[in-house]
Formats: sequence, C-alpha cells, structure tokens
Amino acid sequence: MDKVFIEGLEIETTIGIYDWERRIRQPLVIDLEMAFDNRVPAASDAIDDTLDYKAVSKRLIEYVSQSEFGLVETLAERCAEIVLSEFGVAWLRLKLGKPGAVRGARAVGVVIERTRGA
Ligand SMILES: Nc1nc2c(c(=O)[nH]1)N=C([C@H](O)[C@@H](O)CO)CN2
Repeated sequence: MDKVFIEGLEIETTIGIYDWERRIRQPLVIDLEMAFDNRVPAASDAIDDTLDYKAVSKRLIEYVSQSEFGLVETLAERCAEIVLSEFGVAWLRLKLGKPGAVRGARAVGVVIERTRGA
C-alpha cells in the first residue's frame, strides 16, 4: 500500500487534565501516515492528483492550535476524523506525542489507526 506521510509536525496547544495545564500551551508532535495510490500523481506529475501533505498539515495546524482538549486520545480522534472526511483518505495511522509530559520519557501519547466508514 502506498502512503503519504507527515513526520514530526509540531503544534502548540492547550492540552492536559491538570489545572496548571489549562493555563499554558504545550507542544504536541504529530506523525501521520495516509494510504494513497501514488501511481496516479506519478503518471500526471500534477499536484491536483495528489494527497497534498501541505494542505493536510495546514488544516491540522489550524485545528490543533485552537483546540482545548484534556486527553490526547480525544484530540487524536478528532484529527483522524478530519483527515478521513475532508481529504478522502481511506486509512490512516496517526501518532500524537506529548514531549516532556513525563520526566524521563522523550514523549508519551497515542497511536491510532482508522479506516473511513468503519
Ligand atoms: N492516556 C493518557 N494518559 C494521560 C494523559 C492523556 O491525555 N492520556 N494526560 C495526562 C496529563 O495531562 C499529563 O500529560 C501531564 O503531564 C496524564 N496521563
């Protein structure tokens, strides 16, 4: 299966379950893999035939930076729904990392896989 990916997309937002976290902004990092048949844009060499990783990145930056969820699970689910519904993606794997949230860990977070319509 071909994929288009976005790796290490860092976005600052309000996220967390503790009172002190509601008062600050913290960085999150998104890694995203999206199924896409890359033979079509490869044949035409046209951006309109691609799954445009820049357009997906801009949409996620817009959404995540304005969100205010408590759990990373909730935000990951909303991001997956946006990509599946707005960009016609059939399958994705999304990793949402919260660097520095746990002392001693480079990052913590979630990885989800979702299929459109499932
Ligand atoms: N599975 C999760 N565990 C935790 C979350 C979360 O969103 N999902 N959040 C926190 C706190 O907000 C933490 O990140 C603060 O350091 C704790 N556990």
